[in-house]
Amino acid sequence: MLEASNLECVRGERSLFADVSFRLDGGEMLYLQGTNGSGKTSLLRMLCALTPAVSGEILWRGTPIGKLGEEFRSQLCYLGHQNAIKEELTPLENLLSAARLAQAALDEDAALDALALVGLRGREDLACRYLSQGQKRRAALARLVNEKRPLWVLDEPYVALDPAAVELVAGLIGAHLQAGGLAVLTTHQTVAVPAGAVRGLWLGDGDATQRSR
Ligand SMILES: Nc1ncnc2c1ncn2[C@@H]1O[C@H](COP(=O)(O)OP(=O)(O)OP(=O)(O)O)[C@@H](O)[C@H]1O
Repeated sequence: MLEASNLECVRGERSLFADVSFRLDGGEMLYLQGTNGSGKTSLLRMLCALTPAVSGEILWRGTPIGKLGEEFRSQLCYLGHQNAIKEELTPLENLLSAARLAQAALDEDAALDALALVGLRGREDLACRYLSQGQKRRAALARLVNEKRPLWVLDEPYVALDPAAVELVAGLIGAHLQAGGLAVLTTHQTVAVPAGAVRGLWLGDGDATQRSR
């Protein structure tokens, strides 16, 4: 369903990686790891059509993502390294506004349930600027509770989370894979997801190596 072939990434004067190829089908996750600065975020941005590849091709269901444009973006949930939340809005307002932007049906009761699930009960009406780093991350990740789009691209989703929240997010990813979804994620932490097949991709030292488990 998602296929990358011979991707090369150049940032500034440096080639970060070349010849990166992989294929992901429904129910599979690509677990992207590598040294700091090896190009993990750059690769995720390429997969979301936010950064062009110097060479190579990315296909979604057999069609280049550049050709699909909005059709591809409507299939994609991208959570970047930075929390995509507005500090002046509350977790509830952020979640409802993200759903509106994504044209996803989410009523207030479902949003409150999602926030309770990620441990923000009692904090749903507090401006995000007053939340701790981990709580802000939870507010951003609450989007995943009701996220139905098939491709999740998550940049370091576990950063700033305590062990219980890490387990919760891994569980959401596992449920997504079990329902036939695909996920690509970077993390410096080793976290098992409870379901789905995992493919590993390592970036670093100019090489890309792949392994499956
Ligand atoms: N617009 C840019 N111009 C020049 N260099 C850039 C640009 N964007 C990123 N880089 C460089 O590309 C390299 C890879 O960055 P990237 O964020 O993809 O790495 P990463 O593997 O995600 O790192 P980390 O593990 O530290 O998060 C870094 O050395 C970074 O400075």
